[in-house]
Amino acid sequence: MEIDSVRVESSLWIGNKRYRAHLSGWYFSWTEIDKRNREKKTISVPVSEVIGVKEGRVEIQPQKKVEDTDIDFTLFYVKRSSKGNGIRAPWSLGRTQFCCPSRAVRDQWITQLRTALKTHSPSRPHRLLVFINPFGGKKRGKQIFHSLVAPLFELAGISSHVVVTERANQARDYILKKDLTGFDGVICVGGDGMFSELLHGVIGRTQQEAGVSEHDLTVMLQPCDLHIGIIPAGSTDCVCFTTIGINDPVTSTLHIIIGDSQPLDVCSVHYQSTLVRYSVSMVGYGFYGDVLAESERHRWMGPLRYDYSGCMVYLGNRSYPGLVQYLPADSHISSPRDNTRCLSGCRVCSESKERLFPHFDSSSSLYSTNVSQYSSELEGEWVTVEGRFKCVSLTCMSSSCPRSPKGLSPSAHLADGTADLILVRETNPLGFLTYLHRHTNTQDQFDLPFVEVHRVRAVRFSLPPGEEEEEEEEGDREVQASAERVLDDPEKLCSSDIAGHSQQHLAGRTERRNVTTSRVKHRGFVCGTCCTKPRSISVWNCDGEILPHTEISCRIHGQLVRLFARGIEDSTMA
Ligand SMILES: CCCCCCCCCCCCC/C=C/[C@@H](O)[C@H](COP(=O)(O)O)NC(=O)CCCCCCCCCCCCCCC
Ligand SMILES: Nc1ncnc2c1ncn2[C@@H]1O[C@H](COP(=O)(O)OP(=O)(O)O)[C@@H](O)[C@H]1O
Ligand SMILES: [Ca+2]
Repeated sequence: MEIDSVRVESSLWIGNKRYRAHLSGWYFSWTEIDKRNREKKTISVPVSEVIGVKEGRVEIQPQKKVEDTDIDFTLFYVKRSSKGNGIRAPWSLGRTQFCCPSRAVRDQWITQLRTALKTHSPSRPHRLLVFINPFGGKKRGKQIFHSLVAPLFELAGISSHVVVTERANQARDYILKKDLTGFDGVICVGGDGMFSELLHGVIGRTQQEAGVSEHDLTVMLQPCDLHIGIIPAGSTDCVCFTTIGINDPVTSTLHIIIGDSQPLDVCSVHYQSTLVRYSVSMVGYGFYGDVLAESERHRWMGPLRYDYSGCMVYLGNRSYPGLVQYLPADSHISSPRDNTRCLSGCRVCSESKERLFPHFDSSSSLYSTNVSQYSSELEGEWVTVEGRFKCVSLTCMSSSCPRSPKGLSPSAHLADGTADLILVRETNPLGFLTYLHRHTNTQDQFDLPFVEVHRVRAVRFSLPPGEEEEEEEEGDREVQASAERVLDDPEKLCSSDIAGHSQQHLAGRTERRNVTTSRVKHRGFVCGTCCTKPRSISVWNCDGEILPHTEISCRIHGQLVRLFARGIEDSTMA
């Protein structure tokens, strides 16, 4: 075996074939040598994609098997599979068993490879805090973790503390309150709702520690260091799909192990002077709000509840009045209709970092918030749009999912500090179906006369007073009476105990408490079961949660959190 400071080289065998293996700089490669000493095909693995190096002949799939020999070692690494159908190719675990001429050579290879791993892949996590939602998606969270994820973590030498949740918000509260010393990241096994718990925990904890008020819409929030990882086991898996390119638990696990890091924009949603929630995928009013409210009543259907509710709400053919104000982003940098896609190493996102953090000190990796406590992000000229809408959606990223592989806004960026605001005005049912259907094919969903899209930094939504006057003229006493009863006690109005149902009424109640009585009278709230008149307000769907307010303000915080991901790898690389 030859070892110099930059290169390690020796002959090795795989089965009965001889190879010349070398480790130089960032790569470990092996080239087959035929009987006449000619070089044949070379396989190269970047050190950053090595998962583990083990003594002996080791297998971990379908189950663990170790043959403890003196002269063998097994290399595990990221293997790119053939391309998936229309989506990026999944990653799997590659494995090669090498046989060395002697034990000394074998031990040297193991030492050299492990040293290279430490040197060339320094940002890998060592200890992780894992939350499993046993009830998410098809209820396979625990099984997915124990059969697919845990063996890979063990192989990579990652230790994990696992919490199987027993109630909603347990993961969020744990992150907000417990000692997190020693953890390099937090992982959720679940869907977008579970991710959202981690997001709120991590952002909240970071602001607490930095002494920053989350409620202040104008403040510059402290970016979060603790990385978040997502093992998809939910219904929509939108955040995972958009940041990795596929919802595959093994692919996600491998990205976590190699310590990939993808910054992500976050939208904070406020009601008056309080923070309501954070969102990374979709804040949607009208159609998507109604679909979510309806789907809560059909949770037992699992992921199918969205399709069923989607059809029901589509058939309801509602539209809602609204006043939307937005602060446009710089149109010279990018546009939602420029036909680009945000892929791994995206130039727009990397160039945004300097703009978003002008005081970032790269030598100490510190964000100096005391230089600019208050952000200039809310300065600029607001644009107002008023009308009746089928839906109003705001998304910080493309929000793609298996149902819609290119997403709500295909050219949106993960980490550019902006979101796309999509306004779909009232139209006929066929027009709206065309809009929805275009999410599933290659046609441009924005190329329709009733759709507009804007790249924005902030948005405000309110109910136009004019519209409410009109409703008043209709003089709907029945709706008025229901609204007043809801104000007194939402439970009295509906005998049904279904969570989403009363939640919807509750949403109406909270809102009414905050508006003038003249408005109160004219907001008929209809649940479809016990109320009879159509309502003129919808609800907001914020990453799969119904918001308790209608008139909200949203602001985008560029690159606020980091995920164990790298964006979507261009499939031509696979
Ligand atoms: C005609 C086919 C139409 C397909 C339209 C697909 C639009 C997809 C846009 C997806 C945006 C997803 C944004 C992410 C939201 C999630 O955070 C959130 C929570 O997810 P979780 O339960 O995993 O925790 N998910 C959601 O709110 C679900 C929204 C799903 C909307 C799907 C609507 C399906 C519509 C089907 C309409 C069919 C009309 C047929 C008429 C005969
Ligand atoms: N043990 C639990 N019991 C009930 N709800 C839970 C539990 N753990 C998490 N949740 C909540 O369940 C909701 C849905 O979970 P999620 O994993 O996103 O699945 P899905 O994609 O199917 O909606 C989340 O909002 C989360 O807060
Ligand atoms: Ca963005």
